[in-house]
Amino acid sequence: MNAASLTGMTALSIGKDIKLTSAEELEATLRHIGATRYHSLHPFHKLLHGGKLNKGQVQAWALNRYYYQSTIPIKDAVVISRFRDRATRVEWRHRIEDHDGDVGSEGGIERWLKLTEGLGLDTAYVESTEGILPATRFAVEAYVHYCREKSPLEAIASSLTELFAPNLHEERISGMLAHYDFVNPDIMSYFKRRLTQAPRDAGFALDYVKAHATTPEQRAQVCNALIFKTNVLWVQLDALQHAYVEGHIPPGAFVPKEH
Ligand SMILES: O=C(O)c1cc(C(=O)O)c2c(n1)C(=O)C(=O)c1cc(C(=O)O)[nH]c1-2
Repeated sequence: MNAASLTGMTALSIGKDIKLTSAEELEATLRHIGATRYHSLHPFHKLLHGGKLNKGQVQAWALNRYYYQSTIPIKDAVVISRFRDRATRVEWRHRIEDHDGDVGSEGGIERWLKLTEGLGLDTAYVESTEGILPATRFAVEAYVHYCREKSPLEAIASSLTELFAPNLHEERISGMLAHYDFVNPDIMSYFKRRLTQAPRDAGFALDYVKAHATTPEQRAQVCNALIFKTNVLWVQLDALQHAYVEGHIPPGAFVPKEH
């Protein structure tokens, strides 16, 4: 397989003419999808990490992303519910703890709330999710539905965007600390923690799909799950860009006080 054979890839899926005949070809295609479609390439991220947004726009991003973060453990509970196989459930369940925490130990959602609080947002308002963009809600819900309705293999494959997250998190930590005086290392602790969590999770998911997608059809399904997920992430940033950079805030959505 080479780059030319990937021309059968549309915005929504790879075509039937792409036949991946080995686990290595599958991995190469997944990495190509990440390199060309991951939301690290989105213009909103370039603005965020390059210090080009004002505080209100950064608040809008963190507020909306809270909905994604707080839905991830619900999504992961759905993924677990798809498996009769105990070993897979046991492997997957630490993801829920990573986000929800445990009695007496902080999880990712609390660390995300440190970020929104540090940015000056009221925690009850953030948790209510009242101010998020409709597109954020639709995209995130689509991810949960996908994991419920598609095959267990596709449910696992849809998490593979995490393969590409650590580089983005590194860029975010250094970019935001360098450019915004309202950001400090303490409120960025969520991302620091993900730098060790995400590679473990992504490694498991990648090994899983390489071992369990044994036909060209299944390998195409895995690729299409990743494409679907890159779209889930991309449209959330499209919506932020439209509302808070271009100034078309939909009725009822968060209106920043600080510019
Ligand atoms: O900041 C990001 O760009 C980013 C992206 C992703 C991703 O690629 O899905 C995740 C996260 N962060 C993240 O923090 C996280 O916990 C996470 C879980 C998952 C997943 O699909 O199960 N993706 C992501």
